[in-house]
Amino acid sequence: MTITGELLIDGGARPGTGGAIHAVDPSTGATLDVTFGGATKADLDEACALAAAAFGPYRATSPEQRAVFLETVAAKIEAIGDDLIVRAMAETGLPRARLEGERGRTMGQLKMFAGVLRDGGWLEARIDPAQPDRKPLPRPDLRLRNVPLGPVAVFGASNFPLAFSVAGGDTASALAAGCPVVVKAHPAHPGTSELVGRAVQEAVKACGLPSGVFALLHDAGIEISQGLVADARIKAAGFTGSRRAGLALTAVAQGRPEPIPFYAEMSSINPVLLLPNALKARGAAIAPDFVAALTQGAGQFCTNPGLILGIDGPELDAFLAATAEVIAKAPAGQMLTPGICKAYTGGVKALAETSGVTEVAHGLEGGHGQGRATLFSVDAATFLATPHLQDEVFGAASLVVRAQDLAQLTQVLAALEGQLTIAVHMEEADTDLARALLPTLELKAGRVLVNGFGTGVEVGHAMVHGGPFPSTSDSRSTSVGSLAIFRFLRPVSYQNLPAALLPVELQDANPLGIARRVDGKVVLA
Ligand SMILES: NC(=O)c1ccc[n+]([C@@H]2O[C@H](COP(=O)([O-])OP(=O)(O)OC[C@H]3O[C@@H](n4cnc5c(N)ncnc54)[C@H](O)[C@@H]3O)[C@@H](O)[C@H]2O)c1
Ligand SMILES: O=CCCC(=O)C(=O)O
Repeated sequence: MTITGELLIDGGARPGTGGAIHAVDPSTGATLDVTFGGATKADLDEACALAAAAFGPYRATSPEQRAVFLETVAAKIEAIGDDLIVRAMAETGLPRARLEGERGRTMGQLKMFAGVLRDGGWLEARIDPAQPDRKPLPRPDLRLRNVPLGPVAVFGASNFPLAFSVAGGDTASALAAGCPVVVKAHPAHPGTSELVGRAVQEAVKACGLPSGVFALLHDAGIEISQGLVADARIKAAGFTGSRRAGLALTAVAQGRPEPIPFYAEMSSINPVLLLPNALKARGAAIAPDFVAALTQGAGQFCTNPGLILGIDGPELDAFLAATAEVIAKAPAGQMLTPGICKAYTGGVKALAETSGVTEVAHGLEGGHGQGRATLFSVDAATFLATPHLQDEVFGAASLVVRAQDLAQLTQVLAALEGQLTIAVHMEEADTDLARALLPTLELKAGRVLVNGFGTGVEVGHAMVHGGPFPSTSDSRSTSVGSLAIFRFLRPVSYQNLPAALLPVELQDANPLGIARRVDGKVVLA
């Protein structure tokens, strides 16, 4: 498949004339081939108009038709073959194995949503049959199902160029819900975006869907990005990236005459809590696993363990000494873009220069555009008094907070911002303490895990990849897993509709054979 640098609109491709974008090989700084043209306001307008026109026919497709469409997207992505991996490697500096795994995860997500569509649970069909004789008042016939919100804007993330990008979780869940999608490609991997975008376009065509179901835009600045979220025809958006951009776009979404849901996944430092008995029993043994999680993908994971909490003493010292030894041998990792590398170096410098923060260890010096792992420590009182120590440093940096005692550790937990994950390392003897802390932890994070690290998100039905602010802009949802579909749906009640008007999911005969809640009880098909 050839990369042309064009915008993908209306089932075809056209050059963008709104400024030029070039991909850069982050390992050399060299500009890669193909100039990508940014969209103009006219392109944006057309993509949104087509998405709005496609919404009616697209949402009228059956769940089975959309399931086949998602499976076709997965097959078309696979059919791109090695060109996709090679281009993604060049644009992101990520290694082949990681990208091949991510491609599998992307295809798996699409297929998972196909399964979700066939199962019908996403409709949340409910029927409260009429009770005409109920006293003192008769009950009307009430039936409920979910319907899609409308066209959705998706912003591809730099750090997962496949699984969180053009056909990633946001796009898959929106398309599953019945929403057309307009993607704003991440400028760091425009070629990867185009290849995947063309695969989605081919699937749209192969499945006989309206061309406006999918569009891919590049933006040479931020005007088109902001214009996309501001466009009245866009009814929701998904985003993964920085807190700064996430908040800027959330403000656009909320400042519209018709505000819309804006699902931004932004920043999280994913605290790791080392409980006393775990530290005593195996503090040193935790070190290599921690460093592996810290340095995976040069630390460029939103689930990266950026904060370690423990009670000061010889056990914590032993953990630090073991960790320092492993970190000292850790090779530097390739950062995704020169900008992200610069931001990481700046973040590490800011930590190093913060009064009361000491560097415990750093990894090996790296080459062009690489970041080396760095571990810092600070006492809990300083941490509590220095709010910027909770800022995400995107990369392989982590801060160990030494609490004087359990009371201070609890104080630190209570002061934490919202997180995607909190990991607890514990032994059986820590169970009572862990039980006491759990109510705090579950209010702070979308996922609480034991004896592991948050990196490596499982794509499944019980996954939450979300959490309270600032980890996301809306803690009620997830961007990974089947629950993500609910971000792009809303419930509608149908009261006293004649049978001839009822949506198929709510008809008495249940022709789709789906599970429904009838008079409060789940009735399996
Ligand atoms: N927590 C995470 O998962 C995560 C992931 C990627 C990046 N980041 C953070 O973001 C930093 C920059 O990386 P990035 O380029 O991937 O993210 P970014 O937030 O700068 O960009 C994400 C998307 O938003 C757009 N954008 C940026 N600023 C905008 C604005 N003001 N208005 C409208 N659109 C805007 C960009 O063009 C891009 O498409 C990193 O150094 C890191 O701190 C965090
Ligand atoms: O960077 C954000 C997503 C992290 C993730 O999906 C993972 O850790 O697998």
